[in-house]
Amino acid sequence: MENEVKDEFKASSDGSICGFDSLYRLLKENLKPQHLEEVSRLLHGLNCGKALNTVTLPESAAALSLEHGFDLQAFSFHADKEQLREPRIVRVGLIQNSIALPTNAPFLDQKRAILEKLRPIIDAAGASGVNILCLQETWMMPFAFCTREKTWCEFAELVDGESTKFLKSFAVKYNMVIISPILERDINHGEVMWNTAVVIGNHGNIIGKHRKNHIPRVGDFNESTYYMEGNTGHPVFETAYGKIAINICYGRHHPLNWLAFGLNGAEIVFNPSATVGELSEPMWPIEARNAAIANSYFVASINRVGTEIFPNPFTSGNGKPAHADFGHFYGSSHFSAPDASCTPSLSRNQDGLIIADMDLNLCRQYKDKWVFQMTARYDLYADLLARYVKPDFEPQVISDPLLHKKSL
Ligand SMILES: NC(=O)NCCC(=O)O
Repeated sequence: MENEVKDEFKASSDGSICGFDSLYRLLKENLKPQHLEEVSRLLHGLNCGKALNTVTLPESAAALSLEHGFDLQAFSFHADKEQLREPRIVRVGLIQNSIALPTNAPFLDQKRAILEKLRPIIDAAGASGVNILCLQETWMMPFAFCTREKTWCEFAELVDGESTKFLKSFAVKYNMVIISPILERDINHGEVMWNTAVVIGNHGNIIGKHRKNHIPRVGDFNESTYYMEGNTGHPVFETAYGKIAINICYGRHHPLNWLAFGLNGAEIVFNPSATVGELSEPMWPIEARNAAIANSYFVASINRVGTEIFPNPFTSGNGKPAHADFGHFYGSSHFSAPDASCTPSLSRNQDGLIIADMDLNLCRQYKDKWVFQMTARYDLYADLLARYVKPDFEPQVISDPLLHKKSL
């Protein structure tokens, strides 16, 4: 089933798309302005009837992006003015980054180098007044789960471990909620590992954690060698800046996973990810945008960037020759809104920080407009699912009685 992608359609080996670092920049350079406007209307939607505004960030943030070479973009989602509620505007930031050292460097050096690499990007978020910041999936290590080698387990950390401590200081300094997706080691339960997002409050406190619900079994994503499906349900964290939830990477392919966070009242769902171009790139903007529309909340999508080459070649039982990398993590972090608008994406091959101001009033306004929560027929689905999970379930299929009759 491995599809061969014709060379001419493949993204370039530097991770760019034909020399452009994002689809939007490719379109912008190649389309006439009026064509770009129409393409953007369909590709990014309209927010309150208009194309999304960009936001000017402080000089200091722009200077950090220039000095440290990361992409920096900012946008603003509006909502209609209401008579009885004030706007609830939250500034949200997402960071995508490549690893900082080759994967054969000593582990401690690798860890420290990633922390140091992130420091100026987090400072740029802080200088920009970001209220809620989310990092990429297992940001504190290479995404080594393709290898199935157990040596990478050494990177696992306690919920209150080194990475959390590092981020807590930024949370306090910038009065910022930080979502920190890590490889977790649970010492209270036999030292098992989980793929976990730690939610750090704006006072540097740990509000809670969520463990990845759906573990992939596709391509080189051999994560099930390391951790099991999460046991934390679908928590929504009520923070100083709104109700947030985290749907970790592969969970984005499961509409019921998105739904459950919505049923618990999420206003922003973060999707910290690590995924590669050949496998999932066409799905990436569609799934996020669809989740935002269907559940009347904002979705914040973050993907790793770069190609990580491992010391030993591996195979994944799919007939491919042994290889030493996953392929290219295509970045492209972006935001989607309940009104079907979305931002352009960050670079496909560079570190980056994308920021969006979002008026959370838009969530209820879209619930009131489309009333998906009233038209949903949850009772029908609850009944079907309750029957489906039983061993004696029989699909409701009504066959044409003529189907199996011999023709006369
Ligand atoms: N990290 C992860 O779950 N990746 C799975 C591949 C995908 O969902 O695109």
